[in-house]
Amino acid sequence: MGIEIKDLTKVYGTQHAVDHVSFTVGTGEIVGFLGPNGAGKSTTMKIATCYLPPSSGTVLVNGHDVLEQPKEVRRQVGYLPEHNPLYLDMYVREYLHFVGKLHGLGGSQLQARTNEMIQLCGLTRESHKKIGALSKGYRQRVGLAQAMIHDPAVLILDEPTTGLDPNQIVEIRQLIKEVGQAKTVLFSTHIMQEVSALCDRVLIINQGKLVADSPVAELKNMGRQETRILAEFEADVNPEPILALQGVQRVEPAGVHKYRIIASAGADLRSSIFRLASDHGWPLVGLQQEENTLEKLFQDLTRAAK
Ligand SMILES: Nc1ncnc2c1ncn2[C@@H]1O[C@H](COP(=O)(O)OP(=O)(O)OP(=O)(O)O)[C@@H](O)[C@H]1O
Repeated sequence: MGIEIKDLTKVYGTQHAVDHVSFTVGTGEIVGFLGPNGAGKSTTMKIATCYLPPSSGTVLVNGHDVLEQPKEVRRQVGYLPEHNPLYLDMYVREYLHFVGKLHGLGGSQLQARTNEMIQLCGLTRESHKKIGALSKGYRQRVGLAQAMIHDPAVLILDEPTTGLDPNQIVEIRQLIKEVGQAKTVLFSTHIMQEVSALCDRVLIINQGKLVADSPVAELKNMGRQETRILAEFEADVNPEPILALQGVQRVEPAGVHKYRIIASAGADLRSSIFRLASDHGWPLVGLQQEENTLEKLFQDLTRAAK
């Protein structure tokens, strides 16, 4: 079930902010949603959380249509909007109570869920404070707590770590990872490391169109016509025996005592190189298969249309 988006389009005036986009996020998956500024991420998320109607196409959240069953969708989904609107004059506990009540919780269940969220989101020491007195990181935790108070099966988080310091980023990522074990999570980000650290799969949107939908590992090898291995030795070596290894196409110098070994796609020559170095008595100090960086891939996929 999770999230199923089919042929979604959102038009503002003449601009197609989301242009015939289709993807699914399966139950229990954590999927990263990437795209340059203005690509259509927030618009897609707002439609999936019933904050905006689609111009055309269908969006189902756990099988419920956002247009036909918005109440059901709101019950099933927790949403952290990009600008995390909070009532700054409310106390943390009071605010979570308030949101819980809006979701129909009451009595001991409301108490229990509020306590649970305060604990889960690391808000225990701040729970008596006014939201306006909290740092950005703690406000973001309150945003996550309100998104999860009704125990939704699906979480949609719009740039959950934006503006946080490096420690808070790590903590919020850890929290998303923990809750993501039991929930379907779609989150947007501009941070590529976040995608590697958190996601099973990545979606990339550019100018309203989906340009990639892939597992992170596959994405890193996308478009690769060859395998590249970086080998570093203690001294210069004769590249001839390396060139003679099956699959090796070229050997290029890559710095002091370093060589880039280029082989046919899919060949993993690391153990052969290791054995060769040992046979020739070459002290090998580093051996690494080079991957596409997500940053480079992101640029390639989103630059063309600029
Ligand atoms: N209410 C609106 N009226 C008109 N245009 C809008 C409206 N909301 C968004 N847009 C436009 O739709 C496009 C997509 O915006 P959206 O906020 O979905 O992008 P985004 O990928 O979330 O960007 P960012 O990473 O900067 O948050 C942008 O060009 C934006 O200006």
